[in-house]
Amino acid sequence: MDARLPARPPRPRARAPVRLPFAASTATRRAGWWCPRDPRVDPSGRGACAFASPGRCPRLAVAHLNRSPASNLGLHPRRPLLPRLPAAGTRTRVTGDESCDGRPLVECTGDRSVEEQPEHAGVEGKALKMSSTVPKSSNIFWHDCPVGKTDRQKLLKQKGCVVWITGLSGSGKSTLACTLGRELHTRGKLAYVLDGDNLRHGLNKDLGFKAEDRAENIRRVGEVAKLFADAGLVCIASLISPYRRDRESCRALLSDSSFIEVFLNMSLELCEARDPKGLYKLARAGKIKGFTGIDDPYEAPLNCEIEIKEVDGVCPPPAEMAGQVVTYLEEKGFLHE
Ligand SMILES: Nc1ncnc2c1ncn2[C@@H]1O[C@H](COP(=O)(O)OS(=O)(=O)O)[C@@H](OP(=O)(O)O)[C@H]1O
Ligand SMILES: Nc1ncnc2c1ncn2[C@@H]1O[C@H](COP(=O)(O)OP(=O)(O)O)[C@@H](O)[C@H]1O
Repeated sequence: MDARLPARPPRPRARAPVRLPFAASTATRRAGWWCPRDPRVDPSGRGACAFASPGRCPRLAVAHLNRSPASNLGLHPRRPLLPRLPAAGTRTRVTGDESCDGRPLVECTGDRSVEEQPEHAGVEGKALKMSSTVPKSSNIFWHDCPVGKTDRQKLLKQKGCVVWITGLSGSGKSTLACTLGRELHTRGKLAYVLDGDNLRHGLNKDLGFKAEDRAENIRRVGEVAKLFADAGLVCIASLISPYRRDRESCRALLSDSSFIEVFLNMSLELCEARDPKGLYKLARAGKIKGFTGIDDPYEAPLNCEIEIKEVDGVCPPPAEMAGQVVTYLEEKGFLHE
């Protein structure tokens, strides 16, 4: 060897790809492998999008492809969801546990695009960013416990589920949640309320109201709600949850029948007239930016289980609204073993 030549650094050894840590679907099988810092994917070791051709897979779109790849990249077996992906013909791949801004990186080599899934295009004109739920470590395992959901449901004589209440600020979400919680309690059923406003004092106190913060807010509450349902409780989540895609992601966490979406379909006029916290007034005065219904969108559900509407500008009383939900839970067997 010529001594004047600098020694060539040893080539990084390619690690064998490991299988994606979520349920396989056609898309999963097609799209691939999870290769933490796989030098074939990421020779820089910095989490760059090595395979992407710039025009088709802009780095930002990659680094900020942001929810669970299982749901966002069309990998979820039941409800494929896609955010703003690169053009059709490219393919997707999760490349590792690091990215340019600390988020797991998704390699765009996929073959589906937003255009092919218009119902999942997200909020018009807004590129939603969400924190990924890709585990940061590959060395994690699921540990099963001997007492399961069925045992807990037997004990409680009820079935775990999530009642997800969505609607504008002031539409009556908290009122319905509390009335329903009280009604179930009276009937000897264990329920727990996860209220958006309340959770923002603790679990979600680091989040604001930008689209990506709202998405992360909903994602966290969805995961917590799922745990409560698994514990056998009727979990009542009341959040504006303005974006359809985020609510659908929560739905996808549960078996189809145990996610009960309740839409409080009250007009903006009614909510604004109520304005119990004076927030609409502030939003109209431009003192709050990005207020839902004023200068931030609310996407009404397309297929919710229960819709509660005002009639001629009048909203049904809280007990009636709660009664409607209780009847549904009764009929679907959630209030029995
Ligand atoms: N910009 C903006 N937009 C909407 N709402 C705002 C905003 N800023 C503060 N608030 C107050 O926050 C409450 C909504 O919190 P959520 O966690 O339910 O919101 S979201 O689901 O993440 O959109 C909401 O409570 P509710 O009125 O009970 O809905 C408001 O009190
Ligand atoms: N069914 C209802 N009928 C009349 N007023 C209601 C009803 N539900 C809620 N309200 C009133 O509307 C206001 C907003 O209700 P709230 O539950 O705080 O809404 P949200 O949680 O959606 O912001 C409160 O002043 C509440 O008392």
